[in-house]
Amino acid sequence: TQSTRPQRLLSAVQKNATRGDPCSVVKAIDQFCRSKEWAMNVGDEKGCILDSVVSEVNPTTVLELGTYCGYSTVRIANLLPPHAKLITLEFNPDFAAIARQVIAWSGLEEKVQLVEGASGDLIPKMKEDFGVKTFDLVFLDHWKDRYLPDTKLMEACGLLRKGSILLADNVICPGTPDYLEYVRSSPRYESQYFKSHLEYTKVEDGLEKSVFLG
Ligand SMILES: C[C@H](C[C@H]1O[C@@H](n2cnc3c(N)ncnc32)[C@H](O)[C@@H]1O)NC(=O)c1cc(-c2ccc(F)cc2)cc(O)c1O
Ligand SMILES: [Mg+2]
Repeated sequence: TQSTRPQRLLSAVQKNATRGDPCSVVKAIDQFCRSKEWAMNVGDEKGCILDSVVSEVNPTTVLELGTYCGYSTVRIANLLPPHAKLITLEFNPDFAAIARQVIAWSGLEEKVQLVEGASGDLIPKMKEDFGVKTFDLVFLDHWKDRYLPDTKLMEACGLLRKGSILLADNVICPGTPDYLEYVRSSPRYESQYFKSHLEYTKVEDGLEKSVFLG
């Protein structure tokens, strides 16, 4: 039977990256996506902006919405201090299965909890089932029309505290107009746009960083 793109991406990691070396896993995926097949990872250019925000926030608890193959999961987890935790939510079981193997190859499984399911169902369970108080950083990279409802859901569930950072991918391409409008006009957020490009292309895209003011 035909392999899927995520399966081919995982094979490229297992072939070209060193077990236990997160940087080599990230490089192998970027090389695969540039030279073989485009895939919807945040990529190397926006990935550097992600890295700088993660390093600046130095979070203890991180939530990622939309794991896909685990590329940004590995980038974020690689920068976390000891005992910090990254919870990543993935709706598609096939993608989740690939991501688990990519995360394992990088050797970062101790810092990552991948949960299969829809963000809308799982966010209300974060406190009770996952022992989370609040998130220091949230990386939004799932269905683009879920960014706004899930942000409002996180507010309602008390998962954001004064100073929590929301970092959203794809705010230009594919675009998240309702989310952008909300975080840029709400008095409860201070927002900043980091202009970049759609992964592995010259198309404009960017990340929106929003601080929750409480
Ligand atoms: C949405 C996907 C990423 C993943 O998110 C999971 N997911 C979804 N909804 C939920 C949920 N509600 N809860 C948990 N997981 C969830 C899914 O299964 C995918 O694995 N990302 C994208 O579609 C995406 C697309 C593009 C893109 C840009 C230009 C083009 F011409 C074509 C595609 C670029 C990007 O950078 C993306 O990130
Ligand atoms: Mg994305």
